[in-house]
Amino acid sequence: MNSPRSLDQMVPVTILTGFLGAGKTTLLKRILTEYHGKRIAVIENEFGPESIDNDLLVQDQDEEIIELSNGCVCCTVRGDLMRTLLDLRKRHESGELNFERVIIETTGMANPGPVCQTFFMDDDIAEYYRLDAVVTIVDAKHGMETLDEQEEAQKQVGFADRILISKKDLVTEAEYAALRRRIVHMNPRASIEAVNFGDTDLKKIIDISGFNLNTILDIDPQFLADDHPDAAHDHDHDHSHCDHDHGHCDHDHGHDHAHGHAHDHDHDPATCTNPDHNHGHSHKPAHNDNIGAFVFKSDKPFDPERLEEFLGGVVQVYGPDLLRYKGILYMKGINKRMLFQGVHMLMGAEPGKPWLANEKKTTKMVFIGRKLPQEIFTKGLEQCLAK
Ligand SMILES: Nc1nc2c(ncn2[C@@H]2O[C@H](COP(=O)(O)OP(=O)(O)OP(=O)(O)O)[C@@H](O)[C@H]2O)c(=O)[nH]1
Repeated sequence: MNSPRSLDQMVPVTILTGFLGAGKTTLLKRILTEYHGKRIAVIENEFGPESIDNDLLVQDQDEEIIELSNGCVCCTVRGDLMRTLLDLRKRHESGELNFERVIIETTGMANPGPVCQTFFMDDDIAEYYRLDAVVTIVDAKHGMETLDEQEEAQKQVGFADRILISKKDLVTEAEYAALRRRIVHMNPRASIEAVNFGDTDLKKIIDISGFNLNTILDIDPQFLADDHPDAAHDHDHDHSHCDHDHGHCDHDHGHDHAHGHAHDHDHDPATCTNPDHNHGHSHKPAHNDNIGAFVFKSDKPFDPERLEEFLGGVVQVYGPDLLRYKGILYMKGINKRMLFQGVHMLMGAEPGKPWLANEKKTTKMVFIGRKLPQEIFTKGLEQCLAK
């Protein structure tokens, strides 16, 4: 293979997820039929005996639709995905195929985590493709129930860089608002908007740079403010009052749904005393969600060595449960902000813009994951602050 390409020469990849029937194909079909001047290779993954989506998608000379064999892209056909990406690379390099970007439509049951990791683990893939973002569609009509019952659906929300809510036409404003609130609680980092029968501008789902460290600066600083309506402090969840099992699950890559569900309903609102918790909506309590987020903020600088050691440790222990984490870090002795982000155990950091003389130096970190023990993280991070 040729030498590695620079970031802007790399082929951007969008992972499109959403639970069964959420509206992924509807959205893709719309995108592929509309003129946008972009050549897109679509990798389709269906979970079922027959391939139907392929026939539903309109194909013209601008799109290349590649179907992965049956099974789910996040587990059984992950090897297929790698082979397909490498094959696409070869055909792209030889000029046989002409495309500028790739969209992978996962099955409704897929956990986006392992799919994302594919882009960091194999060198020939990592140097050629740039994972742009995970875009997740949530069905307004069935979303609440699906999130209550399906751990994969929760992960799809937790991993998302952008969330589109479909089928708003089928619910009341109040139902839509409740779902939106719940999603914000689960993943305050992703922007959310409604999409009617897939009618969205391609720009809304591409070039999001969700995996680019620089976009950490896009974390809305207001979102971190205590008085922001969507503030993540609703998740300042005191685990000492909740009977969550904070040990991590090992079924990330599997589709044993019977096993997966065992973790869904073990939060007992009756024993949870956090006043920020809304246990009152008509569905099951929002905090039944295994996926949640919290923010760590400090105006004190981190001791770089201690922080590195701590993060290395928590990532080892909680990696399987850490879906996404990002932050802007204020480090002692470094005149630039450090940008930090990761997916599961894959963690990266790089220097960002220098701090300005009159700027208040501060750290903001967002952790999104499954049943993360916020106290352990918060206390550990506090101990990494320079004395
Ligand atoms: N009312 C309404 N229906 C929608 C909307 N978006 C999609 N649908 C319908 O929802 C159904 C499922 O949509 P699909 O696009 O096939 O969903 P999918 O996520 O690809 O489904 P799977 O491939 O089975 O996971 C179809 O009948 C769509 O027409 C919407 O905004 N409003």
